[in-house]
Amino acid sequence: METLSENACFGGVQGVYRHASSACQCDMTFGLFLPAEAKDGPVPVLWYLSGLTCTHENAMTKAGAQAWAAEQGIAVVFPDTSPRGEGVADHEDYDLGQGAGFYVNATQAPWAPHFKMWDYVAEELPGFLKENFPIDGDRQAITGHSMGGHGALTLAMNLPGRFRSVSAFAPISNPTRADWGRKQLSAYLGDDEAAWAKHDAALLMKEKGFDGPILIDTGANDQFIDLLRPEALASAIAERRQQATYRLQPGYDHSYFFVSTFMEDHITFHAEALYGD
Ligand SMILES: N[C@@H](CCC(=O)N[C@@H](CSC=O)C(=O)NCC(=O)O)C(=O)O
Repeated sequence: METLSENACFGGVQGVYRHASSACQCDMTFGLFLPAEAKDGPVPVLWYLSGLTCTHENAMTKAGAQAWAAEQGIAVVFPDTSPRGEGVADHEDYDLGQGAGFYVNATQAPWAPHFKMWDYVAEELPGFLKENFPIDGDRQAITGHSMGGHGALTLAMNLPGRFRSVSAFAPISNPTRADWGRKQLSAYLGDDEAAWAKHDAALLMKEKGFDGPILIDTGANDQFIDLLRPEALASAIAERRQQATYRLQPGYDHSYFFVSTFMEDHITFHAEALYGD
């Protein structure tokens, strides 16, 4: 592992690290905020999965998570959104290829050799963090924005028992029925839509739900709201009678001004689950 930077931040440390990923077959960079409490032993961790076009850096510098995480004594990890590098496939569109891994394991050419973001976030990075940092693997929660909200919800529902709580900011909610989804799922997973279902939060909600609390915020003025399809997830939540708070925030768009506005609520929400019994 290479330490790219470490900065004092709200009494803790905001670090950026690079390591060789066997899942993605390339070097991967991630951000990790450790609160002051991490000096004394393992702390709970909140995963923050970012959206299209992001690296580990966007949320780390724009979401305002560290102040609230420091208050709660929680670590926050900011993974990258895709494999990267010269030998890694890419596409001219901003929503496919590097910066747009969609948190799936690609099976199709030219993506399959490197685009294994599901394995990276679900398996490899958690193991790597546990080995190298004071992280309590029994107290994990997950959140994310847009494509990252999709990743957070699908990981939480597919890995029962892993996360105590899940939240999302403007998540892509029904990707099998929207252009933010169909394009990427067909490119990465192929045309058999049966393989897409485990990556659709609204379908997963109908099929299995989540054994814990959920908080979702979406801006009512989100410029991408038709691509996000919040109504599909909200109706699946209602149908299932899932424990959840789903808020449409008047006036807010899709930007990090929206994310940072509600970050305190989300971290407080996760802290209750992480410090509960
Ligand atoms: N390039 C497009 C849209 C890019 C965009 O808005 N990306 C969002 C996530 S969208 C869903 O996953 C984002 O987080 N951008 C990074 C940031 O720092 O704001 C366009 O420009 O319209």
